Amino acid sequence: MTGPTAEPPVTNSVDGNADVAVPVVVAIDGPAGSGKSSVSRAAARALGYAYLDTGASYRALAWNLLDTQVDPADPDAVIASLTDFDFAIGTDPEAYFVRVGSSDVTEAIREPRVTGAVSAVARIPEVRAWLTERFRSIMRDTEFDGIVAEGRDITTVVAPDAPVRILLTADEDARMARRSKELTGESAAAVGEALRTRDRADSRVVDFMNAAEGVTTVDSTHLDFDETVAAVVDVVHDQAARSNPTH
Ligand SMILES: Nc1ncnc2c1ncn2[C@@H]1O[C@H](COP(=O)(O)OP(=O)(O)O)[C@@H](O)[C@H]1O
Ligand SMILES: Nc1ccn([C@@H]2O[C@H](COP(=O)(O)OP(=O)(O)O)[C@@H](O)[C@H]2O)c(=O)n1
Repeated sequence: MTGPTAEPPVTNSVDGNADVAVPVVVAIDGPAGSGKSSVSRAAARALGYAYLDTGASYRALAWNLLDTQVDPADPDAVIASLTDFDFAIGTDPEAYFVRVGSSDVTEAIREPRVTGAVSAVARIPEVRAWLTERFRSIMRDTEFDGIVAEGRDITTVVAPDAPVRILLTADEDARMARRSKELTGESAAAVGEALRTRDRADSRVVDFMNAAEGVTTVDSTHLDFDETVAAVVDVVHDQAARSNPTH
């Protein structure tokens, strides 16, 4: 469903053609459990935009390494595996999927064994550079008027020039409570510890706990899901209008 609030496409002058439309990029970063994936997808739906879950791509790579018995802690082996890493991700918020080769791994990439391996993979600079290129080409080539891309380094590295940049946060207790609600097979203590360990490892690579200059913070600690989506959509409307005042 396309919402009634879709932004008009931004126009850029490319080769003298002032009417070439470029997709509006909405960049969202934040720690685990802050609501990035679910809120970004719902916001994309409301805006009529595409949705890019960059964390799912890091997870797909980690899944593939486990599946092919490559050690995620061996950077050379991980880098070598990129040559044959054939993954696809759905960016229509109504038809989300993640595939590696012919396997649908949409659910499998959320398993704790994958979550436990992903930070080691994500700290390899060559992996980040390789995936960043993929993300940029997906954002550039989208057929939607805009794309909501979420992860850890979208506001700072992948799309630092995006017209809308948001840091989505929530305090640690709220994030742990949300995650343990999802993972019913595990104790709250185990979920909490895994989340803290992963955030610590990830934040050595990129800073997603503090808003970079020009990035708007949305703190969802005391907001319910719908209120958080509405807060994000409000920021998009404000900032997209400011960066494209003629519309
Ligand atoms: N503001 C909120 N209030 C309550 N639950 C939320 C809120 N935002 C997200 N959630 C829920 O918290 C869980 C974690 O959200 P998710 O989108 O997976 O976070 P992230 O992608 O940042 O790890 C999901 O079950 C989601 O529905
Ligand atoms: N832009 C991104 C997105 C994810 N990641 C890595 O990918 C992992 C999984 O990301 P995710 O967004 O699915 O994690 P959750 O916050 O949803 O649990 C993170 O723990 C990071 O190690 C990253 O390094 N950079």
